[in-house]
Amino acid sequence: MSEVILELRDVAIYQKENLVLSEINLSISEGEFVYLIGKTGSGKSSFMKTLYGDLPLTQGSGNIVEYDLRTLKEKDIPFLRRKLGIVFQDFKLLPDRTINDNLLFVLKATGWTDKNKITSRIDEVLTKVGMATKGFKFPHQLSGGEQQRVAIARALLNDPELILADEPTGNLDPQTSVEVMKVLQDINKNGRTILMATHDYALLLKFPSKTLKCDGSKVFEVVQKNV
Ligand SMILES: Nc1ncnc2c1ncn2[C@@H]1O[C@H](COP(=O)(O)OP(=O)(O)OP(=O)(O)O)[C@@H](O)[C@H]1O
Repeated sequence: MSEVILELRDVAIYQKENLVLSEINLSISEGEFVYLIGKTGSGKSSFMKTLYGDLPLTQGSGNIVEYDLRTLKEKDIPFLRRKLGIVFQDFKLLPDRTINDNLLFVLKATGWTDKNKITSRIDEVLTKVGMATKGFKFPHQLSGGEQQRVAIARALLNDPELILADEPTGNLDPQTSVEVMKVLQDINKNGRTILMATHDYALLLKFPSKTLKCDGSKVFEVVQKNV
């Protein structure tokens, strides 16, 4: 049995006083690739935010990469996020510095000091996403797909146990989406667990995998033909 990386029991998620999702019971094990789908406003982002500590868990119980979401303190959040690689729809690269310096910024902020190790880690993650020759460029000099690959590389820097990707292809054209998806699939094949929120049903058909759906304030697993 592979290790459980995320487990939620009887969880309800609120935005302010509004109930967004309730009675969530699910678990994700090491090595899985899981989609989270649902219409706009169905609660995908709220769900993801709860997992990385942006929305406090106030009802039910939740464990993620060995953190208890219910008792998570403000000071624990940076440490939780080191064990998670988070990828957003809008890339969130720092526009005023090169790709290498974007990655350097994260490594320094997470305690890396050895220059040789830093250089080789940056090279390693950029190679993984096929961007090894572009480290000297600024974000605006890259296409959307390339920026997203860099954002994925950044998420890999600290060897996360789980990657949370919130609409990672949301700003990309269909062909570029497939390329970014292939990068995520490769990373998953190398053993990394990935939870990806998306409303891109074409991707689901092309790369079928376990699928959770947010609908009518519930989250449930669906079989592909019912997506
Ligand atoms: N900061 C907030 N304050 C109050 N309500 C919010 C906030 N963020 C989201 N909501 C509400 O919570 C519900 C779920 O929103 P959420 O962003 O999680 O959905 P989503 O499925 O990710 O949608 P999308 O695909 O458009 O991002 C919506 O009704 C939304 O209006």
